[in-house]
Amino acid sequence: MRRWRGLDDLPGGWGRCVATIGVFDGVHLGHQELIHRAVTLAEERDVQSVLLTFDPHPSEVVRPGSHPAQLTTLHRKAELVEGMGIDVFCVLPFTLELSKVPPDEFVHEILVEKLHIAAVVVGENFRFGHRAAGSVATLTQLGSRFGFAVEGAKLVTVPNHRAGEEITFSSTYIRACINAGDVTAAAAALGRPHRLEGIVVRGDRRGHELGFPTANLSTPRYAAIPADGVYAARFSLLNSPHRGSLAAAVSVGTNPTFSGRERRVEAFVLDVDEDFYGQRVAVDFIAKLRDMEKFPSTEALVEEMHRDVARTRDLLS
Ligand SMILES: Cc1cc2nc3c(=O)[nH]c(=O)nc-3n(C[C@H](O)[C@H](O)[C@H](O)COP(=O)(O)O)c2cc1C
Ligand SMILES: Nc1ncnc2c1ncn2[C@@H]1O[C@H](COP(=O)(O)OP(=O)(O)O)[C@@H](O)[C@H]1O
Repeated sequence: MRRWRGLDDLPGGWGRCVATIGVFDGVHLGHQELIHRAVTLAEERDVQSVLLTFDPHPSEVVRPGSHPAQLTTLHRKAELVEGMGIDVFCVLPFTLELSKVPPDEFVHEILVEKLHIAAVVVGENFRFGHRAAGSVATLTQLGSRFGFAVEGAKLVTVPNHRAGEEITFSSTYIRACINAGDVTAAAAALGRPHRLEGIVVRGDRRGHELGFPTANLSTPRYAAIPADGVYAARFSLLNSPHRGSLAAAVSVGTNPTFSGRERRVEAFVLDVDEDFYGQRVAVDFIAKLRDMEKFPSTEALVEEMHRDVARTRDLLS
């Protein structure tokens, strides 16, 4: 897969392509449908498939301070997309100027003149261009003018038996699940567990004293961090992929037992004794075990941590 930033690196002799466009935060099951469809159409037409995405998040550019919690970093997004057979991962730097481009100009200048699109695949609720004025209907009109096909794919939904209605998978829905600590529902919509990546940094050095050393993660600025609580998770060392993933009991919160202030993500990795400082690691959240609690004593906390570890072992074995 080739990775472009902007459209200045288009190779000479660039032919036609099938594109799919969006922020694709999370690369969830709905996004995956669009990506598969774009890859299939490109294969049928024997042209390149392009995923066109934006960075930074358009909301932050249009309304500074409104950056939504991020499900996947740009790096992770590219990694996930690469596994799905896309030929070109193209990131358009999102600027105020780009946000003001009207829909027809965006289509003509970027999709037609630069990318030479033969077909474009988007979700049926796709909006684009200044003030989100463009829709699938706009694209379809412009497609017949400029000669490209448009597919507005139906959104992926699942029945929600409890509420007696359908849930539409979306980045917003998944952010809400994570924010509520429902990492199981998030995983069902993502098609894999929610992942936090970070560098292991120093904490208060208390973990060793408790008998549970914890790798404290420094996470990316906008990362979607699950609600405070204790989770069963899988822990991987990103620079040592051959080690596979290790079971971990993860705490998210301020360590209220010790009247901590800073919100932390800390992983106790089962069955290893190893220095992780400075390593780039990933935590995949599998299930929530319980809420974060303020214990009356260190002993009471340690007793509960033993139970957390036993439950993690049961769940992940
Ligand atoms: C499985 C697990 C469960 C935890 N549960 C709680 C908890 O309920 N309440 C709390 O105050 N701290 C909890 N912690 C966090 C510990 O207080 C924290 O790991 C300890 O203070 C060590 O901090 P340090 O890494 O900064 O040295 C938990 C940690 C782990 C690994
Ligand atoms: N099983 C383990 N799980 C997590 N970290 C471990 C483990 N064994 C050793 N460590 C090391 O111990 C460090 C955590 O020890 P801890 O006393 O909690 O210190 P800190 O407060 O700096 O996090 C980790 O960053 C890692 O380098």
